[in-house]
Amino acid sequence: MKNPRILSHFQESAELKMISAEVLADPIEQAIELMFTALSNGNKILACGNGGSAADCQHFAAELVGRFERERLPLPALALTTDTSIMTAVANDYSFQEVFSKQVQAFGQAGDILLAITTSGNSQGVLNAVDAALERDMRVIALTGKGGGEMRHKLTEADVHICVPHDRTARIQEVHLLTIHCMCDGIDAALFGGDSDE
Ligand SMILES: O=C(CO)[C@@H](O)[C@H](O)[C@H](O)[C@H](O)COP(=O)(O)O
Ligand SMILES: [Zn+2]
Repeated sequence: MKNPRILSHFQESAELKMISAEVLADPIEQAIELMFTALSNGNKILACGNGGSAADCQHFAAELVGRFERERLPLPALALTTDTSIMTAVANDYSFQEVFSKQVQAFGQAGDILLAITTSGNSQGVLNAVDAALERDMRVIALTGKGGGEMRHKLTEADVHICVPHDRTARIQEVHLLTIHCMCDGIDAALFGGDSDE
């Protein structure tokens, strides 16, 4: 007899992925177009989030600077979740809620993209980073869940909101990671066309 708790996680995650494919395919495609345009114009992508979403930011940046499934030149993506000196200095001297927004103010330029990941849509540090991005004419791609939270009220028509239709953080994150892989694949397909080298 298989462990029912383990089976339940897989079942719930698989069902949510199928529902999300229908609901999120269009905004994911819009996000890919936004990213490809920015990268083609010589702009970069900054990424921020907390906890598991910080890991997703680093995962995304690694697949752009390194590679996803195809050999190509490095693409400019930066996770704002890795420099402990910056983060502890800003948290200590100002507030933890500014650790991402100050980095957006330091590194972000018009035309760059902020990938803002928050499963609740309510993490203040991520919301503050969105404000900083919009103030300097960057575009925002937000990955959320739980109805989108406060993030819903931050974005403009020119931004993209990918909101996973679920209330459980772990399930939302599992769809966020699949979304990130769709983005990486979509960027490579736009650059090279066709299928991966695999
Ligand atoms: O990964 C998990 C839960 O699966 C946690 O580490 C989770 O990321 C943290 O609780 C975050 O602080 C949640 O923040 P957010 O996704 O609501 O912005
Ligand atoms: Zn997690």
